[in-house]
Amino acid sequence: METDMDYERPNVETIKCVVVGDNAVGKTRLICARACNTTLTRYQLLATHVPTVWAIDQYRVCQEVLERSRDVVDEVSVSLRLWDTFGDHHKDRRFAYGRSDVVVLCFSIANPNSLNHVKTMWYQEIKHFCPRTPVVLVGCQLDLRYADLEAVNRARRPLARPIKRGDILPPEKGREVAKELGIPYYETSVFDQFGIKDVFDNAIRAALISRRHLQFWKSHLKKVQKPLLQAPFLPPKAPPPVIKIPACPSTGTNEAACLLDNPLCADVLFILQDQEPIFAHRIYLATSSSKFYDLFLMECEESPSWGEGACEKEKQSRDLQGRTLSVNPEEEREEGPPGTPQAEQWKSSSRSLLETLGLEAEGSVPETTQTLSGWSKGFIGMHKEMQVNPISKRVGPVTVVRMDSSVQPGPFRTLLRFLYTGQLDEKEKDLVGLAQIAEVLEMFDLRMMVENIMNKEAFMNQEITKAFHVRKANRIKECLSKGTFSGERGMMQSHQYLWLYFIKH
Ligand SMILES: Nc1nc2c(ncn2[C@@H]2O[C@H](COP(=O)(O)OP(=O)(O)OP(=O)(O)O)[C@@H](O)[C@H]2O)c(=O)[nH]1
Repeated sequence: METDMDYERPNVETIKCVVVGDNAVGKTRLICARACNTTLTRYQLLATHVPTVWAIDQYRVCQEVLERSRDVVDEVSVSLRLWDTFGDHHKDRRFAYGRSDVVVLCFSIANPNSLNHVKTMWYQEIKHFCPRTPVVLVGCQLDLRYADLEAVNRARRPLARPIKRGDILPPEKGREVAKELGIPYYETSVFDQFGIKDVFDNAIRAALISRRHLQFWKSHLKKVQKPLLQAPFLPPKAPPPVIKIPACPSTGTNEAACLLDNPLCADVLFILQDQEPIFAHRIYLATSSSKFYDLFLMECEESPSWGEGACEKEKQSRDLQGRTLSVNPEEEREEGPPGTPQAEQWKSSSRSLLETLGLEAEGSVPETTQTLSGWSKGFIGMHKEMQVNPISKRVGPVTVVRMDSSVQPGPFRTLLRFLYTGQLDEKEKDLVGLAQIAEVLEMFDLRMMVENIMNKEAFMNQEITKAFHVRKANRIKECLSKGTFSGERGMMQSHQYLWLYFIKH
């Protein structure tokens, strides 16, 4: 046990600081934060309140507490002795007040009554028992001003009165009362470890100044300042905003496949059987199949002239974009060929817009058409057109690829789905048609998958799918590093999907 020598040490000012205030405003926690350096989690803080008084004996029995009582304020060595008290109004605290050097008067910023009692009860009691002792007003539990009160109430003891938002006092309320009483004002949070040093350093200052008046011969007190103003509390940073990336409309298959059914940012339009439109994304096709890679590369190389004229038309069409939104697909539906509702909508809205713009109408052969029949089986030709995207309603350049009559819409859709996902459904009905089209378009991995299913060896397709993704990832890397297919605006859009794919795989 340590003998408390501070009272006898020369030039060490021992200061008795009495802490008072209503029940449960946070007196004991504040004292412990200074005397014992206890840091508690919010849960510990909220879940435990035992009406207690921190024993002054701690300075005698605990070496650490004694050491922490020592401090230097304005070049004066001090030993701060904190006295905890009961919050019940009717309790007799005269023993605590006796020979006090400063009183720290606490209320809770989440309990307006505790602030009312500062004026109506506490200040009067202090002035009654120790009229000349300086007083410091402290608003405790400052963190509750910024806390999620619902969570706080849930964590509090079951019988504790819930804290309402309307209970929370702004700093001005505390300052007003302090001003009225002519005493300094501070705010603290044990949870945020804020203001604890401010309160006790300035309580020490108040005590030392009062002592200097009485003991004017103590020259080492001459540098003591009046209690200082407290720097404002900086509320904790708001949590970063939750950024929600809009989900791709899901059709039950994976996200890549659903892009086929909802052709957002599509930049390729296949025309099958002279009438059936199917929309797709060049970057998906080019990175999953050498055939399409060559096709679109050829387009880039052979029609650089598309750039200027198209850009001009694109500009015009962007000016007219507002109009596209008012296009009613229902009005023209009966004119169009049968197809998916998306396709119908795309066709009718595109046609009326293109007419308005005086651009190439569907069906007419544009000047820039590239003939593909000599290049590969299955293809007729390819050209560029401005089209309205049925999902985004934006106008943009689209590569229209006409396929010959050997390409049937059903198997072709399945083939495209494979190019987007690398997968083939074992229950696919038209395996023969799919095998034919895979053969025609030289998609040999797809051809192999079909054969595996026919031979009841579909389990082997997993390996093909894996290899497909590796190949695709490599091609994506290559395209990104060389900037292949990224020169035009429409292509840039489809690159967004490429990134999505890349991140996923
Ligand atoms: N959120 C928050 N809660 C606090 C803070 N300080 C104290 N509390 C909580 O307030 C309640 C009362 O704290 P005490 O320090 O025991 O209050 P007291 O004024 O000593 O109470 P009595 O002993 O009854 O007079 C406890 O549940 C503490 O956890 C604080 O800074 N922030």
